[in-house]
Amino acid sequence: MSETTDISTFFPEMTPPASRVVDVLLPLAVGTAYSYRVPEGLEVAPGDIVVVPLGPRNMLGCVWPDPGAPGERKTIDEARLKAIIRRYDVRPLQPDLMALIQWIADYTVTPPGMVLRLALRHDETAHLGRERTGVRLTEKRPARATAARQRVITALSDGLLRAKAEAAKDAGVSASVVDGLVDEGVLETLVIPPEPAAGVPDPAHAAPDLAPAQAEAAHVLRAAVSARTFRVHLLDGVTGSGKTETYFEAVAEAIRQGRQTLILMPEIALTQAFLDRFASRFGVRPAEWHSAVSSRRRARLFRAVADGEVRVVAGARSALFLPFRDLGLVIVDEEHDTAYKQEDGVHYHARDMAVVRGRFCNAPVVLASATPSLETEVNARRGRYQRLSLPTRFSGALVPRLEPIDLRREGPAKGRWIAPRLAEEMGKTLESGGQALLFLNRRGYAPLTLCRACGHRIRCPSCSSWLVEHRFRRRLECHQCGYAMPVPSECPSCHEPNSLIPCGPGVERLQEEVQALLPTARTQVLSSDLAGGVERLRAELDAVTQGEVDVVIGTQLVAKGHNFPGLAMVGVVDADVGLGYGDPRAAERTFQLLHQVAGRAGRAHIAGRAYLQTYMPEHPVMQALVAGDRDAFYDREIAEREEARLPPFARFCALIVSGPDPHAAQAYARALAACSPFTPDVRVLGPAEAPLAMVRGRHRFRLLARSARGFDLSAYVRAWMEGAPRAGSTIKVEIDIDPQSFV
Ligand SMILES: Nc1ncnc2c1ncn2[C@@H]1O[C@H](COP(=O)(O)OP(=O)(O)OP(=O)(O)O)[C@@H](O)[C@H]1O
Ligand SMILES: [Zn+2]
Repeated sequence: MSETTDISTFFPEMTPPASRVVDVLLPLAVGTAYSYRVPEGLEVAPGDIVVVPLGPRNMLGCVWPDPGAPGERKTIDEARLKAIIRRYDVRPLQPDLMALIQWIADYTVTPPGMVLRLALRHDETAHLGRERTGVRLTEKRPARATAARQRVITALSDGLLRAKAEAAKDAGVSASVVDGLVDEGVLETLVIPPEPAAGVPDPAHAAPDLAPAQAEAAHVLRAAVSARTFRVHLLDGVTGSGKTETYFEAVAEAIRQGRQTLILMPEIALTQAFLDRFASRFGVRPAEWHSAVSSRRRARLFRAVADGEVRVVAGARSALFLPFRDLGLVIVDEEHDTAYKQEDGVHYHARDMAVVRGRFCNAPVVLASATPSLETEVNARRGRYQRLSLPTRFSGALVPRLEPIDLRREGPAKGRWIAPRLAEEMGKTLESGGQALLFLNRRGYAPLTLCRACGHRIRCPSCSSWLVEHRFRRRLECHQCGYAMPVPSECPSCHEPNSLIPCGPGVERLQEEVQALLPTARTQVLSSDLAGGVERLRAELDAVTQGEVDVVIGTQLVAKGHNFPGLAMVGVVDADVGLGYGDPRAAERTFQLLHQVAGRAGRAHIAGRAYLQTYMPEHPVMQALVAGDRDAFYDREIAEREEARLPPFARFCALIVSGPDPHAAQAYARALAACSPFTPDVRVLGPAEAPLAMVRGRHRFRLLARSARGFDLSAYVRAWMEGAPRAGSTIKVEIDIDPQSFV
């Protein structure tokens, strides 16, 4: 992204055109906005949300600024255009949001309508125009008073406004009785005033005493908020250093200035504890925005954010597209988290786009992490981002070092996964009243099921992945496509009965082993697929915080930002799991994940310890973790990336060509490669079979385009796609700029 871009480069004219024709961008996968006629008596301007006819149906869209040269319009025959039906009564999208949508569309090589769709999602907008009405008793009495009618009058005699269904229910009558009374004027209908979308946070509610390093960082952030200028700050604090309390001071300043704040979080299961912490600092919870919030509530928030009524939103990456009236601060918590990258539809990285949004609205951006992404670390080292360091834990405790357990020398017996030393340490931890956490990034019981008789391995019928046994649900499941089948009683290949055996551990199997080792311990598995969904997950996380669980067995979900005060010990069961797939980001991911997991231990008043079971203790990632030497890891990784011309020292774009027929998909991928425009700045690699060669019955081939850092790879790919031969209808091309995952 170039430093000089600003809104005016996209939208030279933000004034409404004199013509009675406007462009309306629809939330569809089309390349451009459509022209519509503005009917007599309606005034619309760019940013307005309108309803327009499209084919047989009506659709919501956004009046879009016209980037074309003035006068071009004259060629359009106005009379033949369809007219806008009406304008929605919500505040128009602001220029900075429209600029963001256009920018992301250009950058990710996606039609702008697809990006608009992230801002105008159907399930919210379905509720946008709706007002809730209720009924209330008037002075008038019915001409004909039946018993049912009398019950309604009695039930509503308090004079309060109720929804119609509620009135009928309270009186024990059908809705038609209520309707009859409305028709006669005995009841009047009124709009039910909406409840406030969120409370007003009080910046002075409970200001904490900050540690000196926190105070210093908070000072810089407060100044940045009041300066109202774009700047990116890396809040680089060790795990447990109190990054949250520190950036809350920036939030407090934004509230004082009357401006809005967006806080992005990687994991919605995390938000509960966060909302409570926010409430103890500011007196009320912030507005919460993610897919588990009801669509009615989201519609309400959409409006309230646009009106400026909601001051602080904490949410998942889609909150980036909310129509803030006056955004004054953007925070990305755990900025290194992979969940920020959307891997389908529009392939955008929410952390990077948060930076773009901050720039478009002249607001400071805070990226917080104990293990910054390599991209961010390089930006901080170059001085493009300002680093604010919190070098110690708030509690004064030391960040635990990871102690290696060499599985080649002191591994567990065959068929077991917990080494004797780790088992012993867990026992000691529990005896002294602490909690232990075992980390294994594998859901289910066993990652592979094998026939003892013929060696057959059970794989998904439509993906190139093994089926994972979930013993609790008694099923084999595909983690790619969700396919599930009961565990068969005989081998599907040789039909030998009772011959199937689980291979390797998942968290469920580990729980069994812990129960055998420590029969009195209260154990809990925590993974994203926990039966009972987010609600259950939140309850279990709470139980852990309250000390109601002795041993937590968790996947990567437990590595993210949790603050479990009683947790004294962490054991990483298989530290090697993420390494060695030829993924250029494998070392970075492993380092971040394991460092974060270890960081869950010893956060309050007990000392923390962490162990790492590995077959390769000499691996540089393990060495850096064991030495607690973060800089050594970054130094080495940065040098290697630079040497190998990998991001952030080069840019990549992955093109995934997929189709039901492998030959057709491969042939098209080859044709695409052959027509890539020649320039010495770009190298196109492939096509090669993607590491995940088949997903949902589609065979996948991957092309990678690589360029130097400063090169506009998006423009290159766009030109390439425009000149590409037409693909058959079954073939799909996905464009993934700055790919995070190389599968
Ligand atoms: N100034 C403060 N006053 C009181 N308590 C604080 C203060 N700063 C931090 N804490 C407490 O210290 C603990 C750790 O803080 P926090 O969870 O913000 O750390 P973090 O830097 O976000 O760590 P991680 O990167 O592991 O998520 C929390 O219990 C928090 O409430
Ligand atoms: Zn599958």
